[in-house]
Amino acid sequence: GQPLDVNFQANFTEIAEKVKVNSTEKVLAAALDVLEGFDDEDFLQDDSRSGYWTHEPECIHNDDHSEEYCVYTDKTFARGRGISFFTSPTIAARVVELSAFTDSAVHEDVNNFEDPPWEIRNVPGRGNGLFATRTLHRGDLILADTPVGVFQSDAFFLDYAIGYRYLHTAFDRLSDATKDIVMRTAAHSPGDPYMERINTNAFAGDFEGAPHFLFYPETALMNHDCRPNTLYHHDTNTLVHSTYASRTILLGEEITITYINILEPRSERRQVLNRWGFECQCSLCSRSNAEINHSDSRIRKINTLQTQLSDWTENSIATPAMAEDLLLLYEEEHIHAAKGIGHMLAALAYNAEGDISLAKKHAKLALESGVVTDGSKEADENDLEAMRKSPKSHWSYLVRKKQRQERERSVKSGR
Ligand SMILES: C[S@@+](CC[C@H](N)C(=O)[O-])C[C@H]1O[C@@H](n2cnc3c(N)ncnc32)[C@H](O)[C@@H]1O
Repeated sequence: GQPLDVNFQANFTEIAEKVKVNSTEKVLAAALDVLEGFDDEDFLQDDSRSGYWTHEPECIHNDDHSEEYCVYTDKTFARGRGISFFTSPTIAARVVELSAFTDSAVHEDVNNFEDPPWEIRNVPGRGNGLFATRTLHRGDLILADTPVGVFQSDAFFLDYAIGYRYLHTAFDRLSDATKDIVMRTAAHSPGDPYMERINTNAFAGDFEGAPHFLFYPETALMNHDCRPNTLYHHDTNTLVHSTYASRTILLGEEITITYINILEPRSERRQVLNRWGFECQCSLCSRSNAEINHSDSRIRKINTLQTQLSDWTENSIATPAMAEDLLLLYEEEHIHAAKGIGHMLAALAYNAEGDISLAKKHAKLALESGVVTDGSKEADENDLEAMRKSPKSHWSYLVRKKQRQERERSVKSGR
């Protein structure tokens, strides 16, 4: 059949906001009221779906059965770490086809924290964070973990009280060791301990187009920085989230990731981060206003250049010089993670003018830098590899040069 369509947004997104809005203490109190009226018989045990899972799925549906969600647990997942889903039966049936569930070898080297290159330390005003215990270089693996909980966001909105109950079922089924690492993460507001931990720590991802929260308990230990020193990749087949150094990280330095799109001016970044209940005091946001103005203006230029260089319509005005400017701006702004994307855009821009030697050079640099941070990594890498090997047979070859000549001809001929 069709491959499972899994899309990972690689940051904490607006879904968290949606839940946050709904998960005030008021809602929690109402939820607990409703729960008191429930007996265990009200919750369905569905034997017919047990198939793959180590526990009987526990299911809930709406009145006309158009929506149904169940808790599916595999206590043996990822060498005993375990995982619980709260999702629809159709999605659960597709999920077990992923290599995460069919090939235990894919998790051999993950969730291994025996000698990590970091330690947990408390930072005043930010809670815990990870700090390098040795010098790290670009590309070094910092941590790779699997999610312990994956929850379809719609499931919570079917009935809030029941959503809470199922969330607890999902976590309670996991081992004590796994529960301990969940409870080690931060909850930034009072309220339900599990719900608030999802709010504070979960990433957003799609399975079959449906938004889900993914809870990665070690990834969750990293604080946010608008100029992070890491980049990450989410493998949609193994469900492994891997974080790598994006530059040299010195011993004792805090290891940070970004929770947001960092190519926004400070005011917007802070607004988005307020959803996690903190005012960003990261290395960038805490600079002087003059410096912030410079940074904001560079960010605007970066966005413009990225848009122009990604324009492959016949009216594109992109040039290789723009790509060179973009690479410089990434450096000036310390956006290390984007280096690969910059070289990829440069490779394409040169090839589109027929400059194959610079196209090859940048394709090689892009491949060396690591290109993207989401599930399409392989596709981009294959495309770049193809260009490096044979630029003239790549789709981008001479495209923009020909378009420009065509435009000039029509101007001359008065068309
Ligand atoms: C995913 S957790 C990160 C780890 C957390 N500090 C802990 O103690 O486990 C997210 C929470 O950490 C804090 N945090 C993360 N980055 C921060 C920053 N740049 N400035 C202030 N607080 C931050 C906020 O309280 C946020 O809700």
